[in-house]
Amino acid sequence: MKQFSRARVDVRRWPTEPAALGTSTAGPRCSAPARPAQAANQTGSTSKLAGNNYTAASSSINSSSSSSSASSGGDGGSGFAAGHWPPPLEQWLVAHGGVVNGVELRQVLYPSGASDRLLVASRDHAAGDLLVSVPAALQLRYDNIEAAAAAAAAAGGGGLDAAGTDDLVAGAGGASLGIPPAEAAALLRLFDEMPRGSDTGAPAWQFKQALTFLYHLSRGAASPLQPYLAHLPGLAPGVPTPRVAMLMYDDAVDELQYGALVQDIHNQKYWLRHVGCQLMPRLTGGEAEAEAEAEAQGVAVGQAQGGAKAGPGAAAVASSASPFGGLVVDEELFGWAAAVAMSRCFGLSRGPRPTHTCVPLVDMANHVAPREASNAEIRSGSDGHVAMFAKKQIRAGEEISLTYGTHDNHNLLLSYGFTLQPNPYDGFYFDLNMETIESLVEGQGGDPGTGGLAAWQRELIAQKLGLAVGGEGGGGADSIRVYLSGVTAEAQPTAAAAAQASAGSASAVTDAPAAGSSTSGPVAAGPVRQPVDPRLLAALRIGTLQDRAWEKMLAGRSVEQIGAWGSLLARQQEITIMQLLTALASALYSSFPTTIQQDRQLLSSASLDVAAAAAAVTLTTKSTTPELQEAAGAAAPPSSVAAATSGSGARREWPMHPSRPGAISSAAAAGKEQAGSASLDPAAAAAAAHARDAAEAVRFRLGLKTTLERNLQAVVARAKELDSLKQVR
Ligand SMILES: C[S@@+](CC[C@H](N)C(=O)[O-])C[C@H]1O[C@@H](n2cnc3c(N)ncnc32)[C@H](O)[C@@H]1O
Repeated sequence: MKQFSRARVDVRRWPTEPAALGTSTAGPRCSAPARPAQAANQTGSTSKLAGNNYTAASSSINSSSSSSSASSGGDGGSGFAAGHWPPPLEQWLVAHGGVVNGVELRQVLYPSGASDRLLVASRDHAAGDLLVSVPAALQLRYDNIEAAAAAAAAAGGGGLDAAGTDDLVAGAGGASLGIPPAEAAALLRLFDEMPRGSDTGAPAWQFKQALTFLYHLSRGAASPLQPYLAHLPGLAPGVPTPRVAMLMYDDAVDELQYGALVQDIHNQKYWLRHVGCQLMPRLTGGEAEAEAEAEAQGVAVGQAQGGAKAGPGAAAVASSASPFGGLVVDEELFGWAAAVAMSRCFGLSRGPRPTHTCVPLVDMANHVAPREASNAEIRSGSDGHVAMFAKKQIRAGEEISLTYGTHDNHNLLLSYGFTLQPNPYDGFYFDLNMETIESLVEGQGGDPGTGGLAAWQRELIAQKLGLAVGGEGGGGADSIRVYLSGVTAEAQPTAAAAAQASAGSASAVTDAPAAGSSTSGPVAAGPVRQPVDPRLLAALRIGTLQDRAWEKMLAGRSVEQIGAWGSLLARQQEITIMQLLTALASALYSSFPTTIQQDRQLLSSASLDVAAAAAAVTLTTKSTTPELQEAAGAAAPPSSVAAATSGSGARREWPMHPSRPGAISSAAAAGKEQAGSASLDPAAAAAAAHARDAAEAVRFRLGLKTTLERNLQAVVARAKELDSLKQVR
């Protein structure tokens, strides 16, 4: 029996409808990215960014390496030399050493016009049954690239530092993917160019994984993963790229009405543009190509590109250093790759090194919450394979679902492009600092003169919450992000359980391998567990004490103990605190420009727009089935094509591309019948994406307001309960 450890579905990712970026109202496509401005200090806004900042990579790419020849798999490693293309994922996995046990992939079409795919049990399963198992070599993961480069270095061929590479070589499937060492080394150098996660200082995993997707895509038939790629959103017909928040239209982003999220989205948009518009074109030869093209047409575009200008011959240099065989990566394609990476990769935190992986078929399972609602879970083996097991009994025909994590809607939108209504993990987050606490307890505090906070209270609060006492210096934070939630009375834990759960969540967050989280920062936002964040409740309990006699006793308690929902110091004081919280939730609710009722109305009309726009896409889509596209220059695997232009001058194309869902322009497809390809009308596709963004924005803010409404109900109910107890006595 192999050693299993639990796999964690990582929260932190990002999304795409590639066309959206090009037509974003943010400005001209690929103009120089503006630094993200502070979001308007509206509802829930933050005074500073949380954990998903990136800093630019410092090193520059080594342009002296050249792309080596890849061995062509001929049939793309699919094992399906003739017949249906792409092969069904289940069959492809089994043909290559995977296990698929009573599970099938289904495509569904909703009345709204949206289509989705899901995993379904094709027979009954008992708890503990193995459903799917995928070896490391069939997974798309950046550590496979790192392993291939490290193996080459260890063999003395790659010029890389071989120290500490044993675990990578043992734990991943680089060698069996047939990745040429020089290409792995070139890709590794690109990894190093990527923006760094503010929490890890290492190149952000989302970008590394996006580059890995693009690498396999560029290899065409030479990549054994090509059949998997053909099933991905954006490339498979009828399955649009998820609209992760950074790809949303700017007007829809504004409609979210939640400063903390708006700010995170602006940050991600900034970095997407930086990499997609500046770094990638420069590093893959696109900038020089664009300049040459513009020069030929007598148009100067250098300014519009915004980045460092490439010198003469830069295209040749960049393409020789690029692992993409001369193919140019632009913002649209990078946005697609980043969105796919963010929305379907799992974080593996317990292996030899934390990493991320996209696991064919397993990544088709949808998300449900809370955790008890899902019927399957994922575990990873010490040899890098990832397996999905039944957590409970599953009946034939039932959807197989996972819980990606304890994500609030803020995280879901950033990483996956959807929200859950209702979402038991949702919370209304805002920044709490000493001034806010002072204003909340005004008139109730322990300072006999002002009714504000006495010095001892300020110090105790600062110590318990990790805040700076006077707003500056002293080692504490200026502010911490806290939540109000809609957790129901039945779900509220006891004081002891709350304290324990809170400690557990903190370690889970710090264990996360992900860079670029949306809410983790110096003080990470853990999953919502009670109606009021224990740190906020602790601050109010300390801040409304009139008697210093409590100080000593509270000093010995943890913030989770002081702020546990189920405990209290004195009944009348607790009633007062509930009143303060009622005023707080009301004030936060009133800061939204629209009401719940108005949003419900807007959502119903936005849903009609979504359905109409989806219908327009269907009507304007030209089906090219079963015609194969035999684009000139695309027939050979990328590594055999040294540059973007062939000798005859014909531009080489990406073997598959999100602008041509379902189409494959590769020799690998010869003799195979395609399942279908579609030529999308860009205007109709953009309108559909825009409509979906607008609806999701309203759905998101409606969810937040509902959370605040439930929070108010919980707080008022507790106040009444305490009051009635007081009267009985
Ligand atoms: C890991 S993939 C799951 C497979 C996906 N349904 C597909 O067809 O490729 C995650 C994506 O599925 C969709 N998704 C998953 N769970 C969802 C849910 N509960 N509601 C709406 N969309 C969901 C979102 O588009 C998300 O980005």
